[in-house]
Amino acid sequence: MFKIAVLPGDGIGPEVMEETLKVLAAAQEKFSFELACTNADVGGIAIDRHGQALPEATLELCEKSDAILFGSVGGPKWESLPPARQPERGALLPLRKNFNLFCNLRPAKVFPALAGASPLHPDIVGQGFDILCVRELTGDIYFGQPKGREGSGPDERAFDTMVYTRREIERIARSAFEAARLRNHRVTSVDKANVLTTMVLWREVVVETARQYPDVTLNHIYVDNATMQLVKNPHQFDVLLCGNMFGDIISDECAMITGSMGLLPSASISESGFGLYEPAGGSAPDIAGQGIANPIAQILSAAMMLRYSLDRGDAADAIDVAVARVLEEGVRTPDIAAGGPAVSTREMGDAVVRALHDA
Ligand SMILES: NC(=O)C1=CN([C@@H]2O[C@H](COP(=O)(O)OP(=O)(O)OC[C@H]3O[C@@H](n4cnc5c(N)ncnc54)[C@H](O)[C@@H]3O)[C@@H](O)[C@H]2O)C=CC1
Ligand SMILES: CC(C)CC(=O)C(=O)O
Ligand SMILES: [Mg+2]
Repeated sequence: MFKIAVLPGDGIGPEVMEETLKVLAAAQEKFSFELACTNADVGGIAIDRHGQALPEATLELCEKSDAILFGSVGGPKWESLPPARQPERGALLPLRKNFNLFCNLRPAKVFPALAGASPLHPDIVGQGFDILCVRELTGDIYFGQPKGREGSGPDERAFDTMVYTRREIERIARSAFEAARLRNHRVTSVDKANVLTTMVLWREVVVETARQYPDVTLNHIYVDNATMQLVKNPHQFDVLLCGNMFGDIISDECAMITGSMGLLPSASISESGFGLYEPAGGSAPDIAGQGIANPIAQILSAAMMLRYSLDRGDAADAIDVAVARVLEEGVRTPDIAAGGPAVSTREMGDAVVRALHDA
């Protein structure tokens, strides 16, 4: 029996999580394993109910669990709080740091059935789009100290610190090279070494680490060029190795190239293999509460959890296949329907459950 901490969070989080738990229940029945799922509050809802974004009880539950299934946090309601108390900085970043979840895997692939939903030219999509973003998740400018604001009037200043240690770069580079060995043996490291000292070290360490992976081809690209090449010639990329901020930005671009923010899952993993699994997108306040969010990113994140933390690759594969089948059948939430007929979040969840049963 595996213990799962389920943290739906805010906005569309609870809506897509409900569908994901249905899919997990179907997977347990089909593959005869047991998950003990326990819900806990995180993010804005936790601020409202308990006065803090990451209550002690939620952290304790996560510590006692085999994996964390996370929805998303944040929204306009909490934006006026002091930054450190807001859902993102008060819950999500501390969770990532506390569990040392340094390696964020974001696999972005255009499903054949959704080629038409990609904003890329059909000729480019036709060459295939299948990229793994390996994003460092516990360092960089999001965590570097000092951060702050000081002064007032026109001289008021605000600052963040971009910092990486050799150790941090080496371990994420290793993750990227190892991942590339299971794919097409190509890593492109994304940096800004022409301007940022942090990124000069990044490139040096990536080059040094690459010597231990002679079977993997390493290229380097500046982040501005990378965003452009992703649109122009994405076929050149296999594994994209990125720091925290560049990976955050690039992975949203990758998600949209696959057709929607609601399609991109993610796994955030520590050196010990403990993981938090969440969609790459956020709480989508613009569509929250309408029952139209796409649950696929959350469902595929649960499949990643089964694969990476629970050693249930069989069930994970079956969920991946069920999602692909549902898309082949033409089931579409509004974000991928291109104005055509669309189903609700719940109907998409039901369709995946049905496809899983039938497989
Ligand atoms: N991991 C997390 O909890 C994250 C939280 N956030 C927070 O979420 C809030 C909203 O952030 P935004 O910048 O608007 O980014 P967002 O990712 O929530 O939304 C961007 C766009 O993608 C769409 N979208 C996202 N997920 C979707 C889904 N499953 N189905 C259909 N459409 C989907 C939204 O409707 C919106 O148009 C903010 O408070 C932000 O800080 C943002 C990113 C990650
Ligand atoms: C709080 C943010 C760093 C969350 C986010 O945008 C992400 O992880 O992709
Ligand atoms: Mg992001």
